[in-house]
Amino acid sequence: MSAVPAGLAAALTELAARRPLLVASDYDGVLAPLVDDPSAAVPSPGVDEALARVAAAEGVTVALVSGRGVDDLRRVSGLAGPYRFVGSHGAEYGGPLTGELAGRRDAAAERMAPLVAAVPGAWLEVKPASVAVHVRRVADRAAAAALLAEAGAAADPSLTHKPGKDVLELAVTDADKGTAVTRLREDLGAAAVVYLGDDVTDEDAFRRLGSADLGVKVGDGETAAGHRVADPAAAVDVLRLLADLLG
Ligand SMILES: O=P(O)(O)OC[C@H]1O[C@H](O[C@H]2O[C@H](CO)[C@@H](O)[C@H](O)[C@H]2O)[C@H](O)[C@@H](O)[C@@H]1O
Repeated sequence: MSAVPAGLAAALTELAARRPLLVASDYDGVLAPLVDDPSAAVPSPGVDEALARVAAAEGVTVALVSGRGVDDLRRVSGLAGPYRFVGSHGAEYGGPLTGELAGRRDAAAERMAPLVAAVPGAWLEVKPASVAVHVRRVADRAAAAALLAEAGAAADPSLTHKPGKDVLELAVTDADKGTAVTRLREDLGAAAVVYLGDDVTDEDAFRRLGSADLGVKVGDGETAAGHRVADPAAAVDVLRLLADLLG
């Protein structure tokens, strides 16, 4: 049975007639359920097919807009359709970064490493334009919260803080998903945008949507999105319904 609320289904039906149409989605927590090991975060069953059907519609562009680096996003997702891949929260727009930000990123990693090493279960992810302090596997939840606070306080003030689910990212650019979605919209001349997201960083994108657009928050939490579904499985239902409407 479809988990698409009636109001959302009606809004999708209206929006499906608009062209050019941009359908953009976050990855972790939307197209892939959250798991302990980021390298094991694979798409939910049905995502690959639904995205391919959406992207096959005339005048429709699918974009994956992730906090992950583009190379990591491609590798972990295995998604290989005619999609726009935007990584590092928008810092990687036209493709992977070529290392120009590596110096500042490495300095941030050096600063965070001893803090992270002191908390069992915590780990540091080094990405093209940021470092991410992960605490999902920290059993002591008070210690996890304390580490995120400590990491934020210890970071170089020039870094951009991007809090997320069991993670604090410290980015060497101020790129965000809102800027990325606006840039995609302009590049494509999109008449309307659909955006699916689940986390704090997706709110930058939701806030950039206008009255002709449609934002879908996946899961709990405050949001600027106009619509909500319960979980990544329901996000697949949204994509399937959109594919049906576009077909
Ligand atoms: O913008 P997204 O595509 O949602 O990426 C955000 C971050 O996702 C990954 O971390 C999150 O998912 C992990 C796998 O499910 C989970 O273990 C972790 O707790 C989450 O924060 C990824 O590791 C980060 O680099 C992304 O920025």
